[in-house]
Amino acid sequence: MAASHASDRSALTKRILPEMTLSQGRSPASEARIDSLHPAARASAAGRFSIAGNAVITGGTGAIAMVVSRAVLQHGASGLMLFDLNVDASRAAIQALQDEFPDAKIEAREVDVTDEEAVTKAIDQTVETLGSVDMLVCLAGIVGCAHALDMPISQWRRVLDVNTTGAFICARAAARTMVLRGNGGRIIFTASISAHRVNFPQPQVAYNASKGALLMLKSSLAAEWAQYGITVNSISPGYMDTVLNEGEGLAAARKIWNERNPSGRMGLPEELAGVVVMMLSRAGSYMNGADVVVDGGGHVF
Ligand SMILES: NC(=O)c1ccc[n+]([C@@H]2O[C@H](COP(=O)([O-])OP(=O)(O)OC[C@H]3O[C@@H](n4cnc5c(N)ncnc54)[C@H](O)[C@@H]3O)[C@@H](O)[C@H]2O)c1
Ligand SMILES: OC[C@@H](O)C(O)[C@H](O)CO
Repeated sequence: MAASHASDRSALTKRILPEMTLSQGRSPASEARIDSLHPAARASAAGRFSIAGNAVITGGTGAIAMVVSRAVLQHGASGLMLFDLNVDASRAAIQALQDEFPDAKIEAREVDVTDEEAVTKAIDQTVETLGSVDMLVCLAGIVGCAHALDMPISQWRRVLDVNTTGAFICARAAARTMVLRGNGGRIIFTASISAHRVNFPQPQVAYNASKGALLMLKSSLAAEWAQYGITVNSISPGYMDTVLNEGEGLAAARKIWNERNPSGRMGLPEELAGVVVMMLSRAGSYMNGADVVVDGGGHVF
């Protein structure tokens, strides 16, 4: 029964992805493969949190992304490709990372995550430049606060397009190269506490819906791609002290957010980075389809 289910699934997947070779026998996520991806893991307990291979980070010059980039490099990534709308403004910060990690290959590309052709080309170029895409961290995101009754549908579409469809486009492009390479991979989406409950006081229906959808996208892809040794997880940050939360009119909201949070403050991007590292490292090899909330204890309503 199990064998016939497996062969059905194999036939189905071959039909869907005819150009890709399916792995036979043991899952690519087998111990041997994980150890070969993370050789340091065998040497020490600390090595379990080492990261191996090349990472693509979307929204790569954003506030959280720059901190996550540093953490990923600190833990051993050999290459880093940042995708963002405007990378020129962040050249100095990228150079600072390169100076700190001279052995790593670090590059950035202007890519709109909603543009499938551009994303596919950029992923292909990343494989050419770095040799592989082993990890993808999707951080590109926009907010757009508006009352549902008044919100232009164009704004709704853009938020869903960047936050949800953009994550799918990037995940699929990265997964295709991971499947072809046959070495597994790690994908992380950035959802939000807004995927779990409605924020107060700002109205942000599109953002909340886009992040809620990411949770099921993550679970669905985790289930489909586990057979290739690819894990798909998400993080759900609470309010982080970044420019995203400094928008016009948010000063009063920030006071409310802090008052209602048991920790009494917003989080720092550094306080998120450890979860990302764990999900990308050997320690996270059996974590798949999970969402980790990092929000200082939730909001008290
Ligand atoms: N800051 C928070 O409180 C918070 C909380 C929960 C979730 N998040 C999520 O974390 C992620 C990063 O947030 P941040 O605080 O670093 O914000 P940020 O604005 O500093 O970073 C977001 C980045 O995404 C980029 N981006 C936007 N649209 C894009 C597109 N179409 N293509 C490519 N790049 C695009 C932006 O240029 C920016 O650099 C977002 O997805 C956000 O929704 C943030
Ligand atoms: O839910 C917190 C964040 O996702 C987000 O930064 C905020 O809701 C923006 O208003």
